[in-house]
Amino acid sequence: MAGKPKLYYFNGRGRMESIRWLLAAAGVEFEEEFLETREQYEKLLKDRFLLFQQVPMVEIDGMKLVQTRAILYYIAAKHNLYGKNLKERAQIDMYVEGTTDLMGMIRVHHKSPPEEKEKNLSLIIERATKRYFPVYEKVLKENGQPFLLGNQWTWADVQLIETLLMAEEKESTILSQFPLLQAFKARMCDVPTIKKFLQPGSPRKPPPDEKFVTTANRVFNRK
Ligand SMILES: N[C@@H](CCC(=O)N[C@@H](CS)C(=O)NCC(=O)O)C(=O)O
Repeated sequence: MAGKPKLYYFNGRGRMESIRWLLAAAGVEFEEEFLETREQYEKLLKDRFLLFQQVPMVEIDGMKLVQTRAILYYIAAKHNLYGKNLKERAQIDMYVEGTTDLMGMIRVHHKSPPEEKEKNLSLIIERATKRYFPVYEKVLKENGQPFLLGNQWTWADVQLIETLLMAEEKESTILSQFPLLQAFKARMCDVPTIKKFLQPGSPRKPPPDEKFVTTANRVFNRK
């Protein structure tokens, strides 16, 4: 039997967090190795296969996978969370890319200098409430089903709940005009594997703090 997947990344959310979410939602236990120093990173480069010398890297099923999207596609397909046919897969891709774009904006906000934080936050709220959330609210309304593609949740739902929670950390009332997304949030948070992941002490990571950013810069600064 294959062992647990092993995740290599910093001790923060960053690009690895969606991978943690997807594995946890699929009910897969995993191990993590955190890179805290340049030596650890050099060792990882030397001992392990890092195709583009970048993390996230995940050892899974005898492979050393890099590139976040490739890792996510593999996990989603393996656990039947990537649609029943090519059309569903295309829909999932569209929904996932939308949430990925919004998450990217939120991540930039974590790292932005203090004088730009307020402006960035206004843009996140504007984009979330005018561009992205109305789409997911409309999908749920039109299909009249509990999840984006019907009555079974998929990878798209996992990314959506991750994004909703991230957005609420920035602005607690951000979902106030979206009743179906609020109900969706409650439903997804009640999925047993997700409920477990959200409990204190789970592998869910806090947002990157100053220490995380400093560590990443120190490890990878090649100037
Ligand atoms: N396209 C890659 C980008 C990975 C990436 O930029 N990783 C950063 C850490 S979040 C890294 O390893 N940077 C070091 C470097 O580029 O040398 C992915 O999505 O996984």
